[in-house]
Amino acid sequence: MRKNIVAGNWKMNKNVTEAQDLMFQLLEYKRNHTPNCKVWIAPPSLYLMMAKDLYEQNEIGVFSQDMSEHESGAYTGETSADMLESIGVNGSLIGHSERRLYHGETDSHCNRKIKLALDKGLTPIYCNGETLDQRKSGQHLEVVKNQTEVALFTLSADEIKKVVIAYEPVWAIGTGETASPEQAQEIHAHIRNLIANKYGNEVADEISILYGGSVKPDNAKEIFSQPDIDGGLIGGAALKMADFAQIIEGF
Ligand SMILES: O=C[C@H](O)COP(=O)(O)O
Repeated sequence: MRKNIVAGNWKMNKNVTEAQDLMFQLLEYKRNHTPNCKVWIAPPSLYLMMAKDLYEQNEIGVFSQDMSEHESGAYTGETSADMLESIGVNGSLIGHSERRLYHGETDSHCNRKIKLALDKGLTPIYCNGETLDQRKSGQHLEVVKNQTEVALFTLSADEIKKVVIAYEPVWAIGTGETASPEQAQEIHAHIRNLIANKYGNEVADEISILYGGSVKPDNAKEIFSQPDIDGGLIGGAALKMADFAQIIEGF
């Protein structure tokens, strides 16, 4: 059964005092509201334990923004799936476009990370999406198809059901430019069809596909109302509780 999810990716923002402040605001919000969607956050890794301690009883999912493609060993600066699992983190973003752009991540890396995450019982949020040039040259459907196949299609049906996908057109991330609800719906339906063709409708209907890219309080409701859009991966607007709350209330 597809879940509705609003996930906030804090990226590399907020010092510890600011992070604690925002975490408390979210906790307070959650105590006083019953959202019609799951609420997840992906704070900087330094603050994951703090978030887990705070949210233990409050059904707020805590995710890392990335994890290593290696199990353990001499990989300075990396965080393993085992480490994340050992502190009770729920899962990890994998393949965010900023990881692809600044750290050379590919869908093959994503595939390895997704398998390691699943082996540890973590939920991978696999991110994909086309660049502006790829969209302009009409390659977006093919690009997303290739990304999805390489990153996900070595998984078994039982494994892929546990993955959450976030379609994030690179040209819409942090730019203020959003894909129209119709443009987003087209790709979401495309991804779901690809999965249905490979694994069957029942599996495709289990998978939540989120949209990310300049989701704001004033466009969230319309985006979330599309039939194949199951929520959002929110960047900038997750950094202010008032905005994040309005987006959550888009459901
Ligand atoms: O992970 C979140 C996405 O990159 C979207 O970021 P944005 O809402 O700031 O455009």
